[in-house]
Amino acid sequence: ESSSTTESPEQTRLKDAKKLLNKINKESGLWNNKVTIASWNYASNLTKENLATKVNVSLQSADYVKKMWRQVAEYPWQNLSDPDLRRQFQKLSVPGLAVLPDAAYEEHQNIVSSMENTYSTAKICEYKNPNNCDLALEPEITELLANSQDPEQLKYLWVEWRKASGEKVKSLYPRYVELSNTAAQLNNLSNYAQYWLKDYEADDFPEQVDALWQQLKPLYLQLHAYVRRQLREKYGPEIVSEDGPIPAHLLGNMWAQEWGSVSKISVPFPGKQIPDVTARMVEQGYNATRIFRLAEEFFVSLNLTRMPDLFWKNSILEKPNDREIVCHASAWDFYDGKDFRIKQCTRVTMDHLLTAHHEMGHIEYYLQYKDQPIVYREGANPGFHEAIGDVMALSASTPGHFKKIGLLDDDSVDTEAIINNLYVKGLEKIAFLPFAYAMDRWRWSVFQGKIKSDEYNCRWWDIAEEYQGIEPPVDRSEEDFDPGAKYHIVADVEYIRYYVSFVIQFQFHKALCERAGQYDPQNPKLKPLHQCDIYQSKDAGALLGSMLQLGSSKPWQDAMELISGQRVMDASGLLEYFNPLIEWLTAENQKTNEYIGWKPTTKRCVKTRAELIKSNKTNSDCK
Ligand SMILES: CC(=O)N[C@@H](CC(=O)O)C(=O)NC[C@H](CC1(C(=O)N[C@@H](Cc2ccc(O)cc2)C(=O)O)CCCC1)C(=O)O
Ligand SMILES: [Zn+2]
Repeated sequence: ESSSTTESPEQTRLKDAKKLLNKINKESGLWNNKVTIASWNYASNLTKENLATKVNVSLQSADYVKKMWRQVAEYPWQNLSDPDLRRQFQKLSVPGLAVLPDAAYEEHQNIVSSMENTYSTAKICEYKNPNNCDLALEPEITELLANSQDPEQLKYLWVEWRKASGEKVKSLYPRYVELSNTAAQLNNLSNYAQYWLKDYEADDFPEQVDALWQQLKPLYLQLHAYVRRQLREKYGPEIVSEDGPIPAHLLGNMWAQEWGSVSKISVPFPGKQIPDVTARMVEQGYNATRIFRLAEEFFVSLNLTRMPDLFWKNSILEKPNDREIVCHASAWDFYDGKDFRIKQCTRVTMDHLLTAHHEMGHIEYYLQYKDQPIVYREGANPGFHEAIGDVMALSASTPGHFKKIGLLDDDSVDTEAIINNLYVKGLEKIAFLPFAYAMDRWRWSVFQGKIKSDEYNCRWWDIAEEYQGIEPPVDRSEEDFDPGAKYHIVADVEYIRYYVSFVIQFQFHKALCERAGQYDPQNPKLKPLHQCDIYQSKDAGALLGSMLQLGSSKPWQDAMELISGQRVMDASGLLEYFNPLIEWLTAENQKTNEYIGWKPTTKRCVKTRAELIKSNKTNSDCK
């Protein structure tokens, strides 16, 4: 139509650009809503029909995305004078897997759904009881692995889970890699690793990640040496060596990613309290809803947004007993500004109380950025999204806070209690770092073609040994596919986000504690960082909310600067939080003259199981 005389050509272009973006924003919001509903219906009722519907809807959505993508490609947006419009177009120009040709996209969807279904419905038989073969990962196998102290039973569970999950999807993975890389190339990125890394808006991001690891590794080595000693004392030197990697099945977690379950046999001062409030929660009749109401109350105390009524109506907070669902907890944004849900097979434990805070952190982020354009309804980077709930949990799980809500009587802060508390936290937060790094070190190499499909498993164990200092309980071969025993590998979910989160959540915690007036490095009269609780601080909530509202409308460095004053990820918050523990562990390991680090494993990883049987036979012959 005719433009008014006062309008300059550039103003006309900006107006046209905004009109196009508004149209795309409305359409993609509707399509995202349809796809999310179909995904939710499948994840909460794993039937063939729901899978077919999900694939069908995502194919229709992909048709729209391809059309939109072509429209954006033909539109001269690169030289628009408004940086925000350029940023929106830039994001629209890299739409992801949906630009694969329909057949390839459908194949990718079916492979990932099939791998995730195998994982979510995998069952194993009970140890020494082949009559009961109904053990699922959640809750049965998870609880057995956390509580058993029988090394043979632990080995059995560890091996059987991998047979029932990873091994079953081994043959699908190479094709998944190939299709993912094809999609990346259609998005003008060299491979799927680059496609994942684009969200961190830094060419040297892998180097930033490695620099943080170099800074944090010494802390991990001290924890590793201390835990190995405790496990050796428990299980004997035949099973746990003095200077080798730790056998992965003894660490209380299927993937050795968090070691909290070994706190009961290894806490530095056994007489002192360990802040495990599970028993009190059960005693006080906690149920799933009450756990989530407690988490919500924390966010509301900061003057952040409470869960909408629809959240309580639509969420699934307990494992249903009439159907198969994906029990791996998750938070969902339905992109209509109203419908936000959590699906969690909640158990009444401290771990699940913390998980509830984690999931609700996602919902709070969705709520805070719900008025942003669709392309900006993401975390500043994926690590930001993972950090929010954990930041709340850092305050909500202090002994002081547990006492405040009646879940702990003794919140004494003498040195020994502090070391115990930091030790339990360290088993969860410090042990996790090398696992998270290893997860995507392996996948980046796979997508970059540096790890071939005939060496997937042995290279996985090389990386696990290098970063985590763990070894499999039994020899492995390329007939196994141990990466496929972990949800995020089979569900096509990037993982370095969690490594980033576990560093920046302490950076955020420190900044919010300072803003809440709870902590000041210069003022020793205030509490140490690990005792800070930002509960009811409207100032901290306002600062956090202002960062969350940005979504991904600004580079994450701007969001980081807004909340912490820095433009980089910085491990000093984590090191400060754990400082008393680092000192104690270092002194303790010196006292016991512990070997820090690990020598190469004696466990083998070979091409075929036959090689293992043959060589084991020859060994037994020579015994
Ligand atoms: C629709 C959708 O998929 N939505 C996303 C959210 C979004 O992207 O908007 C989502 O819900 N993802 C699920 C995932 C679940 C959990 C997870 O997988 N955790 C990691 C690592 C870890 C461990 C301890 C910890 O304290 C924090 C993280 C693991 O278990 O290995 C399991 C319980 C905790 C978080 C999650 O919430 O991140
Ligand atoms: Zn998360």
